[in-house]
Amino acid sequence: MDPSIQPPREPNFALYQKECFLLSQRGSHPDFSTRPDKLEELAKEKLSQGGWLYASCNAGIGWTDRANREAFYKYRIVPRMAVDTAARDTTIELFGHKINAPVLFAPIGINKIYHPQGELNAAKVAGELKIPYCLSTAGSQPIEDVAKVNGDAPRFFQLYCPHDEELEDSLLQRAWNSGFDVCIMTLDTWQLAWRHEDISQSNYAFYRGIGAEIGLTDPVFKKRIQEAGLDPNNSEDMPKIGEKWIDNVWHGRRSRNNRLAALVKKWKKLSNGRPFLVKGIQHVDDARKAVEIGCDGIVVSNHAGRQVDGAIGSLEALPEVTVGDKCTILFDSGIRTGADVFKALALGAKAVLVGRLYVYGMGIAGEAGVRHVMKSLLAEFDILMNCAGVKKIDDINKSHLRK
Ligand SMILES: Cc1cc2nc3c(=O)[nH]c(=O)nc-3n(C[C@H](O)[C@H](O)[C@H](O)COP(=O)(O)O)c2cc1C
Ligand SMILES: O=C(O)C(=O)c1ccccc1
Repeated sequence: MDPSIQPPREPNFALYQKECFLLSQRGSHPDFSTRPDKLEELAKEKLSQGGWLYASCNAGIGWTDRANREAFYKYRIVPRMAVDTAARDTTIELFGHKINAPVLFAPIGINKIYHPQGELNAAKVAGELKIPYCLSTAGSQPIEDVAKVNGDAPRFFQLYCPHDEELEDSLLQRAWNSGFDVCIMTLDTWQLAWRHEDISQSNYAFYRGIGAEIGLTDPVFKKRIQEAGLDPNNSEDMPKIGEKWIDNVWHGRRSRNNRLAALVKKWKKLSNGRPFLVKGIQHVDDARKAVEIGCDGIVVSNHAGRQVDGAIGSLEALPEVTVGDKCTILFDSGIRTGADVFKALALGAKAVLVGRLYVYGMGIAGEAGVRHVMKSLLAEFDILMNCAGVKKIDDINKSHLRK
């Protein structure tokens, strides 16, 4: 290709297309696919039964998961021609950070059930790609270790609000000290939903002590363990420690939503005013409430269809949540392709979070799998922008979509 046709620019995700072409010509294309359905099949083959079940499990009979995908199908892109898109720009500014694409790693708990290095795989790749990594409170690697491999890319911390306030303070402080400068509190998962497959297989890793790593490295939680006479060095105590972690973080007895405003203030004070978001919003009134209590953004999400069975597709909620002039709107649940990213942006999202896709990549090939999946998604999105006649992210709007 004549380099003058495509002026050099950073990042050029579309180049990954060429990399894939060449690798497959040499017969050395990695054993993963660029098709999301195929990735899912490969992940199913590679993952442990428990890992696969946990990643793929939905609330109830899976109707919300289906609705998430169907919502994308209902919108079609209207490509535009005669736009000079040779030098596209996929970068955006998000909460003061310049990032390479409007895509984030969604917070996903207990990654060690997908790969021994767990969250480190994804945090490392996020750092390379310069897109934000969001660590879950239910992560299976300590906050500090995740930060170390993430380089200088932005880091967000997802909070499952502990009912132990001292523990909450400690988690937020640790996150802040480790450079996580945006806090996202998840509102849709005060308990795990009725998920048939997980229930029938008793598939809850945290009751086997996996997923309590952030607790086990926390001074306050360590004190709680000691007070309960439990020993983290004794493997027989691990199920009880896991249970204690879950009980401290989720099965909260403290009143919930009326504490939110105080939590926003707490984070703002600790972080000198850095952003606080709530995740799991599907109704405009809840979005307005979030703005009222001082949130800087919301994540329109239904937790990948894992919480309320029979709910609307998350993308259906996106155009209804009309607070885009008052706060930043992020979106997730069901993103599988570059076109999906494009549609969510056209409907008002500033950026999207990706969950299962990268989990499947991790299950297939650890860090290399995450890298492949995310680079493929970003390349596909970049190339779609070129083909659909869009030069930069801000140019994507409702006029590019038809329902
Ligand atoms: C296996 C799995 C674990 C998850 N764990 C968390 C979590 O710990 N905290 C959280 O806020 N959301 C969690 N989520 C929800 C994701 O952050 C995100 O909302 C969702 O995965 C996006 O949909 P997608 O997977 O279709 O991209 C989890 C989702 C999955 C699939
Ligand atoms: O399974 C989930 O959806 C989730 O949010 C979670 C909660 C606790 C531990 C791991 C994941």
